Amino acid sequence: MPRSNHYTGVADDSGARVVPSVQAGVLLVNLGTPTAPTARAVRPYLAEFLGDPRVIDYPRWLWWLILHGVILRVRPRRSAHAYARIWDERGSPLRYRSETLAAGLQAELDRQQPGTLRVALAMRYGEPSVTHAIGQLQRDGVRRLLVLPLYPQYSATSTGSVIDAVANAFKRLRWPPELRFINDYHDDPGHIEALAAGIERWWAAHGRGEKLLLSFHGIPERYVRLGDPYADQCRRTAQLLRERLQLGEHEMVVSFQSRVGRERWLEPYTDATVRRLAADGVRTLDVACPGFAVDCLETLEEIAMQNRDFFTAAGGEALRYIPALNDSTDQVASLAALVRRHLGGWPEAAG
Ligand SMILES: C=CC1=C(C)c2cc3[nH]c(cc4nc(cc5[nH]c(cc1n2)c(C)c5CCC(=O)O)C(CCC(=O)O)=C4C)c(C)c3C=C
Ligand SMILES: [Fe+2]
Ligand SMILES: [Fe+2]
Repeated sequence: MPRSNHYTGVADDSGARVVPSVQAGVLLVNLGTPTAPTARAVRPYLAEFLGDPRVIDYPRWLWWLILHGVILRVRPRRSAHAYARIWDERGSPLRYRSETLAAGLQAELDRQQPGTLRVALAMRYGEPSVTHAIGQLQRDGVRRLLVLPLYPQYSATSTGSVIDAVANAFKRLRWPPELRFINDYHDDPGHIEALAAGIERWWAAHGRGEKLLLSFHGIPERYVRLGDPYADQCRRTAQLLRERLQLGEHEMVVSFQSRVGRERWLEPYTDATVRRLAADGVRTLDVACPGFAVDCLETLEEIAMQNRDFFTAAGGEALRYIPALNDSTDQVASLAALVRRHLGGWPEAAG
């Protein structure tokens, strides 16, 4: 049995160095999710998430007092209630759908070129941590690492925070692997094609609503003014998708969801938009969320339940949520092509 540790690399039982067949690793990173839909399990998850200065950049001591003194006394119970609505026998959708996507990507890369690329999954908050996953890849013999955060659009609050986590993990390694990072894939033609094909397939099965709303996760508007490219990348994804679907300007609407706190976030807000569309006479509204690689609380509860209720309460008949790409062959194929392209120049790129 080969044995290894972070510092010595890989050795066999006689101490001789062995060259493992797997040399490159692909680390998928998603946000993370609580371990159970209970206030007790949600609290440490929110503490880690909302304590990240990339997510909330207020002065540390002031924010620590507000977070621990106020927010973590109230929000865990509310969030747990929302999580309970989407939790099923497999657990948190974000977790198990990220896992099946990672398994699908591994199978596809193996099919193209057996045994040369190792896919692992990490969560930015909670488990398995980025540090744990990188340590495991290194023990498996990985000497070149490609990191792919499952966020098509770059934001300092999401992708930037994954960069921090990888940097922190590398600080603990005596001999870190060579590193590459996919910062975003918001305009990748394969990704746009996968999104369009997913929406078209859903329309073929369910018919087409009167309008298509694309809802992206929001961030504070101030972050964009400070240089975060997120809003531009969301709008670019939306424009490319509209062109590919051959929709007129008025057939598609873009909005931003999930505002937290008192600051202005990116507008228009999704909840106000669905109410306005209902008031304007739209009866069937289709909603897709191209910023989420897999379905999670934000799509299954906030869009498909909360915003559906806002829409019908305002006079609409049906808000129909079009699922994320999840582990579909379209998404697996587009991510596999993206990975292959970013491996360019490494021996594992062939295949
Ligand atoms: C308060 C600040 C927040 C910022 C900024 C933010 C940006 C951001 N988030 C995602 C993706 C996801 N967020 C999810 C849940 C979630 N997000 C926030 C807050 C901010 N997000 C909170 C407090 C929560 C927890 C739930 C709640 O209490 O409302 C999730 C879902 C996780 C799951 O378990 O299913 C995702 C995914 C992105 C992409 C992003 C910036 C672009
Ligand atoms: Fe979020
Ligand atoms: Fe939300």
